[in-house]
Amino acid sequence: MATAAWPAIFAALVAHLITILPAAAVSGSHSGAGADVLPVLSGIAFVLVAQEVTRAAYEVVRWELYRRYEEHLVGRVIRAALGASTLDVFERPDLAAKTDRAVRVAGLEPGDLVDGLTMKWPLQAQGIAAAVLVGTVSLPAAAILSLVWILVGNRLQANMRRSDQFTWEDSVHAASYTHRIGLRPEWAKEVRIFALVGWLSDRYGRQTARILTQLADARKVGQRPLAVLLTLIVVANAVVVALAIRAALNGNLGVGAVLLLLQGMLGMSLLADQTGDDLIEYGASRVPVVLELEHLVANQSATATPCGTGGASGRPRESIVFEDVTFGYPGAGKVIFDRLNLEIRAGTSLGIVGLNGAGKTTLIKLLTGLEVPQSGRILVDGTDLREIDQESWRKSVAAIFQDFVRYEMSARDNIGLGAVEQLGTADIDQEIERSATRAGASSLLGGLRHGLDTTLSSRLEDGVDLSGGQWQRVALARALMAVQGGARVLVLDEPTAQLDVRAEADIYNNFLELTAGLTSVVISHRFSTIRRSSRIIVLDGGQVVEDGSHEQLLAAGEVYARMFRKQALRFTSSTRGGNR
Ligand SMILES: Nc1ncnc2c1ncn2[C@@H]1O[C@H](COP(=O)(O)OP(=O)(O)OP(=O)(O)O)[C@@H](O)[C@H]1O
Repeated sequence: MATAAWPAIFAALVAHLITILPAAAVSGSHSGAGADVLPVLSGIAFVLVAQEVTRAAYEVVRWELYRRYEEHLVGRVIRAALGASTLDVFERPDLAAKTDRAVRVAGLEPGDLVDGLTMKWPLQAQGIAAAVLVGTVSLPAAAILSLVWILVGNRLQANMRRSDQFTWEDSVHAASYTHRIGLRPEWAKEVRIFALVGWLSDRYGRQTARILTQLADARKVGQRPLAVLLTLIVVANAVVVALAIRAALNGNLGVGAVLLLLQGMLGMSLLADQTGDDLIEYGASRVPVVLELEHLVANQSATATPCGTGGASGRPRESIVFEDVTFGYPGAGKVIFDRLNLEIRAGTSLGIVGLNGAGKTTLIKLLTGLEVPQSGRILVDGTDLREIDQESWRKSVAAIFQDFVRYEMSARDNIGLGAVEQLGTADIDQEIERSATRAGASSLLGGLRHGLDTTLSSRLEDGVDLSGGQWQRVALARALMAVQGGARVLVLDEPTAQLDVRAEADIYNNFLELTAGLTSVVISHRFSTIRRSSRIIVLDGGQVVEDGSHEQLLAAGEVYARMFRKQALRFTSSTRGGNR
């Protein structure tokens, strides 16, 4: 506010100076009028210095508020999204769009709200100070001009809101997605190989043109009333200026007063200034989106999420049992498991095979508590998973999914995140190296320029990128880190899909050692991987259709045997072909 007041005080002092200067010039500096000049000049100098000091202080406060507000809002989105223990907020069609929007919105500089507020009020204060200046010369002029400027301001605000709503429209989202396809480094190969550049830029151009048309249509609505108000502004200002000139010519108004009036009239346009409102609207519009997400997550947690308190440490000691489990992804309209029954004995290794879409990954999501059955129970040593504390259960389960994360972080973090509480402890590097050795990644780590400190991303300075198979070993090492940290269940979803034959053999020659004492579940389309499991099930149509050891299933000659032979045949014929 102080920053805003200085220009008005400055204008008043200059106007006063102009009024007294002629008298001072005539009578000399020793007269009364001359002596008046000095305090006014000192006042002007003070105002100039004070203006700079308050401007600097204002910038510091503004940035601090901006940062805090942004951190607060982004933090709330992250807490809300991560606070949901199941994946519903990302996967359920009705929630996913809202989560996506809140995450996008939080990334769009919510701190603009602070910028808007810190800009709006000083500008408004300058407008009010200007109106007061005008009021000292003519109260009716100040009242009429204030009214018209405020109406113009409101109209501009309404127009701006109409335009701003497009920020959230699906059409804007779709255009920005198209734009990102072309710019994402991880998609750069495919975009070029399929020669998508021209298609993408055409699509982006069409989508942008559609948005601009929508925007222009929305803006048109408010243009006529605005034009009327602006005409009123011009007329009102012209009338006041004409009246002021007439009063000056009649000797009823001094030069200083006329200057003060003109200065004030110029400043009053700030009453309609919308720059601040624009940013406030932009920044504040994030708040309801974030509140909505928090509300959704709270509702969803209250209705769907298991919220048990039982500990899971050391479990399972006996078994994990799927008892009449029925599950379908909410909103997808399809049942994946219909009264599925399956017992996994603790300390054994289970292999799961099935065609694409049979539900293998879904089964793992249910086992890990990332999804919750619509009916039936999952029992861990006889206790319903819903009664077990989710965090505690997740510490008991180490899992790598097919789409494991490639963290753009150091090799140490990439592996150590499997047992995050151990990161930073004295012997973490030895633990990491132990997991890496078991996952067949020790020579890979040995070859890194900065050892465990090497960043695994070629996009960051001094970083390196890994091949698909090397990444897979790092992910496996991360899961084994979790095992070293106390996990009792090891879930590997396609753990060897990107490994070469030798690397796969290396890992599976040590499979018994890797899984010793653990309950392990391995999903794979590779029979060379799956056959190592002591027990194998075949999933089909949401049911276990075959169950037994590799040998038993081969002997049964049913689905498993057919799938195995097909793969073996393909492998032998391609090997023969390769040898020819
Ligand atoms: N988040 C989701 N929302 C809706 N449907 C889903 C979701 N995830 C998977 N599905 C559907 O559930 C079914 C089972 O998928 P799942 O990923 O469990 O199969 P899978 O056996 O692991 O397949 P694959 O061998 O291809 O990895 C599929 O029909 C799939 O389309």
